[in-house]
Amino acid sequence: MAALLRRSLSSSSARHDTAVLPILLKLSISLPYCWHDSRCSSSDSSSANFDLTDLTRPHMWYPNARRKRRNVFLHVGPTNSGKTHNALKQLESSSSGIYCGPLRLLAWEVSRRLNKLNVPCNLITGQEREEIAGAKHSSITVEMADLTTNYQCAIIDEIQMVGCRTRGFSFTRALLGISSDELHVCGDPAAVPLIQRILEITGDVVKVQYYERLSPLVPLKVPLRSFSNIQTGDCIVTFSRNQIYQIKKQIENERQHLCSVVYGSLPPETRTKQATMFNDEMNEFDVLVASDAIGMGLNLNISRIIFSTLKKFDGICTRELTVSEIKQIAGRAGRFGSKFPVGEVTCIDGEDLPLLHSSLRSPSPVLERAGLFPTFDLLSLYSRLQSTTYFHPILEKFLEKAKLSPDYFIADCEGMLKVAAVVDKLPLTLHDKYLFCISPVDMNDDISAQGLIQFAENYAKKGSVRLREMFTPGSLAVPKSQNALMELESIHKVLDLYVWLSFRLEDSFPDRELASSQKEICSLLIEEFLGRVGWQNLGIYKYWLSHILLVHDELG
Ligand SMILES: Nc1ncnc2c1ncn2[C@@H]1O[C@H](COP(=O)(O)OP(=O)(O)OP(=O)(O)O)[C@@H](O)[C@H]1O
Ligand SMILES: [Mg+2]
Repeated sequence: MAALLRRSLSSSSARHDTAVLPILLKLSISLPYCWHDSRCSSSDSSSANFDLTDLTRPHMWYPNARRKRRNVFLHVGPTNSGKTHNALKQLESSSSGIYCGPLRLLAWEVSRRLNKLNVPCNLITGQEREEIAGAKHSSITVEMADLTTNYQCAIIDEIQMVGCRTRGFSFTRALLGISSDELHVCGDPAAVPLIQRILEITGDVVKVQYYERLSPLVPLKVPLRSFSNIQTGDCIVTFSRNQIYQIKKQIENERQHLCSVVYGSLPPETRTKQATMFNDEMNEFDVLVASDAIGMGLNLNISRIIFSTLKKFDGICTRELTVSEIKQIAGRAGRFGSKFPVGEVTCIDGEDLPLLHSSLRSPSPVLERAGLFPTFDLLSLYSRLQSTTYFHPILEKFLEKAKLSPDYFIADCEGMLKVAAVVDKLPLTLHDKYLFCISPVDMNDDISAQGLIQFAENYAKKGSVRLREMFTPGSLAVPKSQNALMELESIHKVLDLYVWLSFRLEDSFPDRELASSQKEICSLLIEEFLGRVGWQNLGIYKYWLSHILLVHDELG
């Protein structure tokens, strides 16, 4: 267990990625984490003026993968076309392997699938470690990809995420860095030219396999207009949390349906439970109200996707959904093998139909560039050259100076810079600061940001962060209002952050078990709230309704 954790954790922070040897030779600096690779050093050390901010050859950061001539299979096609399924078939029959997905829910789904098939499979995400005895396979979130192990088979799912401004670089890292004989890459055809260009220089053998949708997706000509037209199996998509609860309430007020909800800030365990309740035919929660958190790879029993809007706030501004976002979300309807083999898609408002229809007809725009982010090794060396351990100016300056090839863009580091400004005030090492910066904190959420600040301050002051000093177990209660619910979601995020830190600074964050159990309680209380918001007395109401109708019939 310990060995596995050490391996995945060291790889997760990407400390060992870079071919630092040439730089070390030039600068006569030694770092404890560097590895030596003759192929990298001989090619790169020939450069007379090595420029740390030159990121034009990121494939050379990964000597392990470069030692192999990988067979790369691109499984591309529309949603629900069997891409992931076919890649997983290869993984299941391999002697060792790894699945890298964009979401914890997908990683869970895959580890469950493999274990059910008697292929022991670990589950490793930023906040979970489930090690299965004798496992040669792991299902992970892409940030956790271990680039030091050799696999027979690896999968990177939803590869179009390389274009994501914040997380794209982790997909690029996995794509360039996983050391595997076979690499199966699944996703949107829009990513093919970019992936081919990126891998051209690596010497890998790339084959493209195109897929067709396994079940039809029918764009409806009429909008929904009113929630009284909602049917079992419908999923209403909207992008604000408030809207989700308003729509749930409106639908439940009609007294015909109960709604499960899925959105980004719900704890992942709660999201899974809500999705499972909706998928279960025997359950009364037969309608789903969700954000685009359902947009990737999940298999849900949705018959009809109904967009309540085609606009969303993306953290910077309110904008129209892109063609690929619309297709990705719409594609959740009518999953192959589900009880709704034909999917339908429409909007609430008739004005949105032309955009919906044209988007579904259009190919997704071709991806131009993949995300990139300097490794810790590079940033660390750069800080020595700048003679400072202030992380904010180092990162800002590095990003400003960074030189890239046209196939890449530098990741959006706004969130990291916000954290850097906070941790720079504390007496921490550069690596500690870096860890806090890459942690999954939501700096736009006040409680979450406060949690990080307290953790960092206590860690800097005392070297040890005890959860009980900041949080009283037993103080959590079922929320009574939307505001209290939001607060509980934020507390869950803080506890989640504690668990994340506890895997990386084990001795200083010793209360992982307590944090995990309190996280679980948060999820249960949130679920309890979601159940109470729902129309509780559906069974009684149905009985009452049928009784009234019967009496009415008898009265003739
Ligand atoms: N050959 C097959 N036999 C049985 N079930 C299949 C087969 N191919 C796909 N499926 C099932 O169809 C559903 C959709 O497949 P899959 O998840 O692989 O689609 P996808 O193309 O990866 O979709 P997305 O782009 O949404 O991730 C899944 O439930 C999967 O198990
Ligand atoms: Mg898939």
